[in-house]
Amino acid sequence: MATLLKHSAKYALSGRLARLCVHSRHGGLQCLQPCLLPHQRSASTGSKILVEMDNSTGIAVLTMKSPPVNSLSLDFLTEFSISLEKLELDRGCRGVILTSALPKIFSAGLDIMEMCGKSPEHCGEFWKAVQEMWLRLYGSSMITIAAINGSSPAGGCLMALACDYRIMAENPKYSIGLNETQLGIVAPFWFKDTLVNTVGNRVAELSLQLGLLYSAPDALRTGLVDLLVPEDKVLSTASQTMTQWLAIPGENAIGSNPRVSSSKVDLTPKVHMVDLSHSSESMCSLNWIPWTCSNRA
Ligand SMILES: CCCCCCCC/C=C\CC(=O)SCCNC(=O)CCNC(=O)[C@H](O)C(C)(C)COP(=O)(O)OP(=O)(O)OC[C@H]1O[C@@H](n2cnc3c(N)ncnc32)[C@H](O)[C@@H]1OP(=O)(O)O
Repeated sequence: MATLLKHSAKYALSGRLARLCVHSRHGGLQCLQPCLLPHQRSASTGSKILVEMDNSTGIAVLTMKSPPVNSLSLDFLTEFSISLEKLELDRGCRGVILTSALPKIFSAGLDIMEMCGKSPEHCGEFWKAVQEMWLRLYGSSMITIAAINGSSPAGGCLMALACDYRIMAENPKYSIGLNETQLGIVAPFWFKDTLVNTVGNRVAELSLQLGLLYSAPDALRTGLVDLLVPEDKVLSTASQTMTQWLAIPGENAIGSNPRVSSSKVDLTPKVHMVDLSHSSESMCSLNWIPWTCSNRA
């Protein structure tokens, strides 16, 4: 099943990319202008994400650059999914490093303003975009490494969890975790599953019930991140780690589907979580989201 999903992810999404472009409110791909095309490197930048591809290594760096806090707005999520899909379709790209251009912040998670007093239709569209981001990242056939160079609460933590490996700056002021319950929200089950896959049942249970945000050292202790390094080494360590991972036989391994690498194990949850737009509609109409309630009061 995992192989099948990865295969379809890599080779059957071009139509979807086209749809995303059409649906993108601010022109989608049109804003992803090529700006540097020397021999082995290329870069494209949208308003919120910079993609730099090194064709000699097959490694792309996807840098979030949406001040003040890289919050996951609908526009951000759309640009993110398009960027990742373009890399997915590029046979030369084998690994993606996800990082932030902003000081102190990886991502603040879902953009709160997208959920304040919006229509059920908007909430549905937004929520689908959140799922799309997760599907693309978690289901990617490329190796994905999060270079976490700042705080990463809630949806920001989810992004990191959806990657294969997490390297965080060893700054004790930075925190990471699924803190939804602290905000009066129950984390959806696929947030939970992603956390359980990484830290195990008991740590995930405590983390979610208490909405814990872990300092960088505690995140390492619980297994939420895999490695801490000095802040100025986060990206270079991610590149070195990526090189090691890419040296592992994947596409050519005996028993593997030759067209699909083997970075993920069980993608079954994806099949079950695809369309939650109805639940997000009812969340909105029931004023279930706390900041929506206070906004409407
Ligand atoms: C259809 C809907 C379905 C809903 C289902 C929900 C299920 C999933 C639930 C939740 C997932 C989420 O991701 S919810 C978002 C949770 N995020 C947070 O709790 C983070 C909140 N922010 C912070 O903790 C801090 O801002 C920070 C640590 C990220 C940075 O701290 P710092 O001190 O450096 O900066 P400020 O706090 O002063 O913030 C600067 C600036 O950014 C704005 N901001 C911060 N976070 C968000 C955000 N998530 N969305 C939008 N805007 C954000 C903040 O308001 C400040 O703005 P101003 O300068 O204009 O005041």
